[in-house]
Amino acid sequence: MEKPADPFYRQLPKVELHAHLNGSISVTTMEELISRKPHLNIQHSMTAIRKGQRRTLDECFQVFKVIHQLTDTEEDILMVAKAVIREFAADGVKYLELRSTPREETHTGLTKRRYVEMVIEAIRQCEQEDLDITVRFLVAVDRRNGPEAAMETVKLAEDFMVSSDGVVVGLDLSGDPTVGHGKDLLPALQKAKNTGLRLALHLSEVQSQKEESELLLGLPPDRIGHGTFLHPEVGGSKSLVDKVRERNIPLELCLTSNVKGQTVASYDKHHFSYWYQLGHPCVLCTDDKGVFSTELSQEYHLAASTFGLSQEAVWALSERAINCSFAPDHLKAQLHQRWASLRPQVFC
Ligand SMILES: CC(C)=CCNc1ncnc2c1ncn2[C@@H]1O[C@H](COP(=O)(O)O)[C@@H](O)[C@H]1O
Ligand SMILES: [Zn+2]
Repeated sequence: MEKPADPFYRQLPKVELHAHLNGSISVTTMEELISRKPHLNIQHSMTAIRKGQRRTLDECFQVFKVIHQLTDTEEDILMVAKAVIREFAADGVKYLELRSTPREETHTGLTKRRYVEMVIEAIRQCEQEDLDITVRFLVAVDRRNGPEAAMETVKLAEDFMVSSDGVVVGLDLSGDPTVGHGKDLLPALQKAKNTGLRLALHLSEVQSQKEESELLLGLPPDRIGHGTFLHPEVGGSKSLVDKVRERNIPLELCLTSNVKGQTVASYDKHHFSYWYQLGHPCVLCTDDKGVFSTELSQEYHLAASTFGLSQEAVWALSERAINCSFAPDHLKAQLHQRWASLRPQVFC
């Protein structure tokens, strides 16, 4: 965190729908992981991008390789997942959809199934604490690993959708957008959708993915991550925008991630303004709060100061995010009630 968030933004009840577990590890937790594995010789400067710093997309993805070395056992996954959930709760997040890529690490015996079990166990353990946050899980497919791994992950996600008592609600497609093509992953994504997993897909995160985005929008996904290059002004197309609008597919927008990853030149150039002005459902998210040294309250603050949003507009933005979640209707209704009951103390 670079500067303490204004109390309004911290107290504002928030929904976080786009948070990658290993990208969300805080400084404190990272230091704990580093001290557990001194032989790796990793410094904290290798796992986070600080204020004013930027990295190419390629360099950002190298950061995840470093972090993954630090989280390669069942205990690590359980520990980081609990810490991340507590931190989101402390930042005023009332509903969190965490996402993570099940990973096998042969040298420690970590399997993809145990990986998912550890995240679910962390969610369960946090439910026993007095945290005031509801957490759901999206199983992530890393596009770099190709169609077979994608299908394997989808099957795993389907198993847990049935056995996790509603904790696993969907599937994410992420990973380096410059690697692989979405058409190869279409069968796996279609299968997931057919079995009832909700789809949150990283789409048009980089330029020249028009063809892939057209294809994936045909599924259609239930939410879009980033969508930075969908609109014609940045090399996308009217057809892509029309599809997103006709199907009313919410966008998960991560301001700091895009600025620090250099897919967006500056905060004021962020495509939030394009979609927000259209009245399209937009949800502010952190993406990787650890890697990008941010918090969700800070992202709301940045959006408000950059685009001149009133406190009322910020409130509406955070409440509308409930409807974009993959929570069942009764939980959405409970969250709306929660917003109503918290309103007097936030606007006092
Ligand atoms: C590099 C950059 C600008 C990052 C932000 N944009 C991203 N785009 C696509 N996939 C991502 C991004 N951030 C995190 N991920 C995915 O999330 C993983 C880390 O979290 P986890 O291991 O799934 O728990 C990464 O390895 C990657 O597969
Ligand atoms: Zn992401």
